[in-house]
Amino acid sequence: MAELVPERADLVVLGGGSAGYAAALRGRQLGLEVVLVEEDLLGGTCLHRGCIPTKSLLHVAEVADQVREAAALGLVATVDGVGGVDGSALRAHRERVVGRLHRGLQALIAASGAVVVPGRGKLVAPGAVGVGDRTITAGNVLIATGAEPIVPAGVTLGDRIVTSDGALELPEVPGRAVIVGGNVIGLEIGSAWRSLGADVTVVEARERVLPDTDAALGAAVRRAFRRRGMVVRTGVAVTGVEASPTSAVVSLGDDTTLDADVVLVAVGRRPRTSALGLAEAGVRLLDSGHVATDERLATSAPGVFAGGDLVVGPQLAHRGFAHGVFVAEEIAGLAPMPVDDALVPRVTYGSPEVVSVGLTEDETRTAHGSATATTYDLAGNGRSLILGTSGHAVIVTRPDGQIAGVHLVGDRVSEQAGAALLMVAWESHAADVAVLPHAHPTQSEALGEAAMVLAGRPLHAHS
Ligand SMILES: Cc1cc2nc3c(=O)[nH]c(=O)nc-3n(C[C@H](O)[C@H](O)[C@H](O)COP(=O)(O)OP(=O)(O)OC[C@H]3O[C@@H](n4cnc5c(N)ncnc54)[C@H](O)[C@@H]3O)c2cc1C
Ligand SMILES: NC(=O)c1ccc[n+]([C@@H]2O[C@H](COP(=O)([O-])OP(=O)(O)OC[C@H]3O[C@@H](n4cnc5c(N)ncnc54)[C@H](O)[C@@H]3O)[C@@H](O)[C@H]2O)c1
Repeated sequence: MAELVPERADLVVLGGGSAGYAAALRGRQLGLEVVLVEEDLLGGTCLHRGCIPTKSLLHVAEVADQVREAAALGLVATVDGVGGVDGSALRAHRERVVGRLHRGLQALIAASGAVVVPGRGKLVAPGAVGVGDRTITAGNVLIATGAEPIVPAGVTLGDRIVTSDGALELPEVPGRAVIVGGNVIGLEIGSAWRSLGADVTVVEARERVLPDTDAALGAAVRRAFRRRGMVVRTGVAVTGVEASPTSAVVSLGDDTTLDADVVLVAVGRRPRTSALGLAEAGVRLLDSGHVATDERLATSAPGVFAGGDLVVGPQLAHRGFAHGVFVAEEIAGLAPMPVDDALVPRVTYGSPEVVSVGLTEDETRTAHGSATATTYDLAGNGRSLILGTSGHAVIVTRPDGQIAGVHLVGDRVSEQAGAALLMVAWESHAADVAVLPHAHPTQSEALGEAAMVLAGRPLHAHS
């Protein structure tokens, strides 16, 4: 491979995850010579250890729930409920999905003409990247090495104490699981494990689960989890986790303990910025380890950009894609619009799902002086009743009537994230949405109905 490595490129990208490969693809479309340095597998966390494998697990979990509910819906099954989970078949399903997407991505990158250099890269100087004994000089460099799970001091990972990486490798679903951290990763994997038969306890140090989203969304998730037989403890921190050959013991700040077969540590992900030569090359890092950038993703070193999870903000694959595209266009001189974190949709998967785009009611009030919010209960939405889900949709408007935020909770509402994004990003007013005929029966009608209420012309809602 070494002889194929060019000595010079317009753009060298360090890391072939969501941000890095998007920059490579867009850079090639714009005629840049691109080198992509990746030490592991193209696709990064999202494809191999994140978005895709976890949603594959959650799909199996949803099927298990449906089988369990089948009798109540009038289906006479020969086996009553879910008899068990075949760990290897479950894994095979996930690997089929990931493998197919991985092959597709490799083909896309190859067809683009970007040169992929396998190995660990390092910034040698602002315009130079080292890989093994080679140095590639570059007009511009994008640092996109992502993030990794935080493991608190004193916690030793093993068969019984895992992060999301280890959770996906478990041979079987744990019998009793304790989840440390009640935010996105904890809730998604906890939800899947519950559906697949585990006894699940979630422990969140802050006052509520999903602490960074609208309070009503977290409260709805908590109620749904309780109905599903899960235990949710909030306002108490985990202070220690110890494993023995037969179990794991979790110590809490209120001096109680919990026993588990497996403990999932989901307390956040830290940027992977050490040992990359960044500080030495003049790239300023924040105390948190994130790379300091301006809104155009430029670092303190000339010609060096950063994108994806190592830039402060929501750690999401679609934000990474947007960063990568932005940096390629910036280098090509297209003067693109900076990526606005406020418009990055946030979705938590599981049962129920949560969608949040734009500002909450409180945030709108702070930013614009006042806010109007309408909540439409999914109890009035035919499709949601058919699917057997509860939940709600909220539209928040500013004083001038423009929609500032859209938030939903309920099974399958992730599919409404696109509509929510357009309503906020295209600066719609509730009256614009209220006149549009939303397809019946769909969950999208909940957004149309909420807009109708805000526009003063409710249909399936009490005025
Ligand atoms: C369990 C889990 C579930 C998730 N689910 C979702 C979801 O549903 N939706 C969503 O939007 N986001 C999700 N995320 C977050 C998403 O995976 C990340 O936001 C996204 O992968 C970030 O992209 P990135 O390019 O910044 O980094 P990464 O995808 O982490 O890519 C960085 C790449 O850099 C490589 N690398 C690191 N150092 C070097 C080096 N020195 N030299 C060469 N290569 C290097 C790594 O091998 C890696 O391939 C999830 C994350 C996890 C952990
Ligand atoms: N669907 C998605 O888009 C998706 C899915 C998974 C992950 N992700 C991304 O991955 C990143 C990491 O997710 P995460 O959930 O691990 O981290 P997070 O930082 O979002 O949340 C960690 C949670 O752990 C809690 N916590 C920390 N220490 C604790 C302790 N000692 N005891 C109890 N609780 C404690 C925190 O209060 C916080 O709520 C997120 O930024 C998220 O955006 C996204």
